[in-house]
Amino acid sequence: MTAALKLTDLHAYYGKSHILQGVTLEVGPGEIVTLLGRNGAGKSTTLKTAVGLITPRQGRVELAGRDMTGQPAHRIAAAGLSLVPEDRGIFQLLTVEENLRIAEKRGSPWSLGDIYRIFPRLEERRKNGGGQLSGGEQQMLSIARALLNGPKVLMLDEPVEGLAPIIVEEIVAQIRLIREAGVPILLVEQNLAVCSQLADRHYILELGRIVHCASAAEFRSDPDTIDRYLGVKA
Ligand SMILES: Nc1ncnc2c1ncn2[C@@H]1O[C@H](COP(=O)(O)OP(=O)(O)OP(=O)(O)O)[C@@H](O)[C@H]1O
Repeated sequence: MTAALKLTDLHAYYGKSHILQGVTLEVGPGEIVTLLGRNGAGKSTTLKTAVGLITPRQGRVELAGRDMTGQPAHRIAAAGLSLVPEDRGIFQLLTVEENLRIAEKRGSPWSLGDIYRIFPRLEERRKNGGGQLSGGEQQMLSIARALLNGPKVLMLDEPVEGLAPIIVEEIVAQIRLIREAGVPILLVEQNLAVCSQLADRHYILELGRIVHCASAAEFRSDPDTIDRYLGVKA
């Protein structure tokens, strides 16, 4: 079966620093896959390279079988690879609903009604300014904006970082609903409990290379590997 997203032997640099040293991973249709690794391993760089914000020196990016390597970021976004970055990128001075309206796209299977069903808080807050939202609500708004684009694959960079446990639970449930709607997800997240609750498979990145790949069950039953690569007791 054709992967929803396939990265093959990606190499990327910041200046002379060789950050990605051959990243190979794939996300299957309907899957949630995590990309784990210590700080500085290259997780965010992998996501940025996949969406064309960084041009890879070598390797290949395929979206649903279509070669997107070297395409500019706007083309890759239009083809359906959406990144929700760590810094959230919402318009602070627009209301929630305005933020959503400008993200709507003709031909997208996602309507504002679909979004409000997954994120009822956004409907409650629809007349509030983006800048008045809590951190969790901003995160929801930014995921919602990416969905309206009708992504073939959604990439989330640390969606629950710094959020209160009760909001984390809400966002975990929302990510599940998004997957149930058929959107495959590549998740970068430091919160291992969240990763274990959501993911079908896990990749571990170390110094710009994938050093381990495991199914959810293998991962849970192998705390030594988790400790070795991530330095945490699972
Ligand atoms: N704009 C940049 N210019 C130069 N080096 C950078 C830049 N952004 C990141 N780096 C370096 O690239 C490496 C990988 O960074 P990246 O942000 O991809 O790691 P990460 O795994 O996402 O870590 P974190 O969890 O800390 O965000 C790090 O050594 C980082 O210092």
